[in-house]
Amino acid sequence: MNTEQLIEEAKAARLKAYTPYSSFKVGAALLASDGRVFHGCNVENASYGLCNCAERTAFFSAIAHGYKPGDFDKLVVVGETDGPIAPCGACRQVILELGGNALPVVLTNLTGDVFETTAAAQLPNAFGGQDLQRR
Ligand SMILES: O=c1ccn([C@H]2C[C@H](O)[C@@H](CO)O2)c(=O)[nH]1
Ligand SMILES: [Zn+2]
Repeated sequence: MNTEQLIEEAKAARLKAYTPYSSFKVGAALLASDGRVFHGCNVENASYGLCNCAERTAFFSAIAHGYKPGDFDKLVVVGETDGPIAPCGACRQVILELGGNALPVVLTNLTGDVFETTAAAQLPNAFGGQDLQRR
């Protein structure tokens, strides 16, 4: 599946977002190496800190379906931002660990602005599993 198609998948996922508090809907489409696509939307909660972003929903869905870190070829995220959406810090951490350094990440919005980056570029000097090895 190409990037244009993945953007359409992310836009469709975005419409499923549960956002009674922010009304800010975000969608994600995560392409696995075998061609399967996992979708994510943000899911909010009255206890605001429990809100889960679209990016993490997509990765957690893939993991719950048996996929492993490194099984992914591309992540596309779409939000209703002025420019391309910028994932939050929590999502950058999860994208890096489950997607791997080189994972292509395509950030876009409803008006067609696109920023193509990678998981590692989105989180310089990241904390990771390697930092736990010296305990
Ligand atoms: O990249 C982002 C940024 C924000 N949100 C969600 C979290 C919350 O539900 C709402 C406002 O922050 O948007 C995402 O899902 N992804
Ligand atoms: Zn996030």
